[in-house]
Amino acid sequence: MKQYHSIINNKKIDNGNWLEIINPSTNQVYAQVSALTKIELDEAFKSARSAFKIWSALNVEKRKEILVNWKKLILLNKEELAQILVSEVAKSHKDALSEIIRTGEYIDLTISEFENMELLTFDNTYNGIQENIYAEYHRIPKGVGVAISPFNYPVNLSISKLAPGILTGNTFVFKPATQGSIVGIRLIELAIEAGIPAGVLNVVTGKGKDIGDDIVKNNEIDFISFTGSVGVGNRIKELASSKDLVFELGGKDAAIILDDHNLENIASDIVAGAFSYSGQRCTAIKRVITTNAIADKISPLLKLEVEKLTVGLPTENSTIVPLIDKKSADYVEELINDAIRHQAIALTSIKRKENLIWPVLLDKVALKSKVAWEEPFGPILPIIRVETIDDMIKVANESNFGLQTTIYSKDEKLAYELAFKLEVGTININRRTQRGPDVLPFLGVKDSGFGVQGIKETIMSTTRYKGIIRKK
Ligand SMILES: NC(=O)C1=CN([C@@H]2O[C@H](COP(=O)(O)OP(=O)(O)OC[C@H]3O[C@@H](n4cnc5c(N)ncnc54)[C@H](OP(=O)(O)O)[C@@H]3O)[C@@H](O)[C@H]2O)C=CC1
Ligand SMILES: O=C(O)[C@H](O)COP(=O)(O)O
Repeated sequence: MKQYHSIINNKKIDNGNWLEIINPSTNQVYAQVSALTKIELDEAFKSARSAFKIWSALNVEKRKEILVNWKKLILLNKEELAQILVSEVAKSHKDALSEIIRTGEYIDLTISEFENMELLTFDNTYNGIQENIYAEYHRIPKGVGVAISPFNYPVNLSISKLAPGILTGNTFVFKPATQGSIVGIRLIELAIEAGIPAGVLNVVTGKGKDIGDDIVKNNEIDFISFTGSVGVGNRIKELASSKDLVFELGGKDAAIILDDHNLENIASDIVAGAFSYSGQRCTAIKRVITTNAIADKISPLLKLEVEKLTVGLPTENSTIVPLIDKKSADYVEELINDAIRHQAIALTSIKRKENLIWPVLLDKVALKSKVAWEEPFGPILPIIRVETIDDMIKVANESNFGLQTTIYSKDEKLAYELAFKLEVGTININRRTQRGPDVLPFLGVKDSGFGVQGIKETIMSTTRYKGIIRKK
């Protein structure tokens, strides 16, 4: 059995405790990763704290050079990393590769955004300043960060926290999702190969429910960046020693269809948005809200598109792949059954084999069914029928989540006006919900999170101002 070690202070940890990583496609043990205890976790924070002094003082050009080397090594090893994603999180091989390539681009963009950031300056000609002074405000690193990432984008959502943070001079204790730990460890091994000094990036593994509290309660923490579920986010908020938090949580992104223009294209866009990686994306379209008349027209088109989806193994590059674990598949099945009990009509066949759930399109979903409100993180798309455009906005806003919404309409002016009525971080007009392009700010409101991710925003959230003012 292959074993992967947590890394603290650039050293492999072997405390004799191991955690099994299950391949979601086979439900068999695939490998083992270290299962750390509080002793090692405290050690990781100590290392990050002492490395901070040296790393933050290092010339930024040197930090940039190491980041570029890291990117090159990630891309050079993309095939191996993709194979790990296939086995560890059942991501299709092609999606795994594109996640890794996107991550390389993310690092490039991080460097260029950082280079383009201007020093904030004021002088006596500035409005409101009467004294004869010159003031400059630098961005300096906050210190020791905790990065906690989810299973669904284990490469991209880890690097998007770590790369801007280390470029600006911070150090990290990085906790990848258990399913996602192997690739997390490999990323840090590659960082070491790229020249990262000891203690700058420490990867700690173990079940979140066992080690999470000890991580977030540690007193060395200056800031936390977390992506994951609302429940875990709430716990971290309650326990964390630092209240400097950026949270990206769940979503219940709606596709609102205002009129019957271009429905064939809309159907294909919605299905791509809802079902890629079996719907295991925070930005997946998780409900369609429209009128009866439009629903009558679009539901057969959606059905046709859903029936084209390939279902199978990640090694076969299927779009619909086994869900991350049996518990997640059970939950999706429960949501389907509950919707049917509430008179929803399944337009596609309902089928399951272990963690693999065939894509399900549910029409006439009642508002009292769970799937109208809860996040399945699986391949189900509910169609909710309402009477008017006002009803569409009302139902969309009744969700506890507020990540993204998409409005499809030939009337872009109306869509633009409605965008301001929707309680979400981002509205897409005539394009499916999605995080990219990565240079854009990415944020959720309500239960979908707080703080903003994105390249520039992560540079900002991992740094603070330091002002220097002198008399002229
Ligand atoms: N808005 C956004 O940007 C995104 C949101 N998400 C959301 O993430 C969820 C799916 O990801 P999933 O990985 O299942 O989410 P989880 O919330 O289960 O886990 C996220 C991370 O938190 C860790 N964790 C678990 N318990 C604790 C704890 N008590 N203290 C500290 N850390 C803990 C997990 O470790 P372990 O795996 O060991 O339990 C994992 O690393 C969905 O709700 C999805 O919407 C996902 C991607 C993007
Ligand atoms: O974790 C997620 O679900 C991602 O942040 C979504 O990214 P995508 O919209 O680019 O797939």
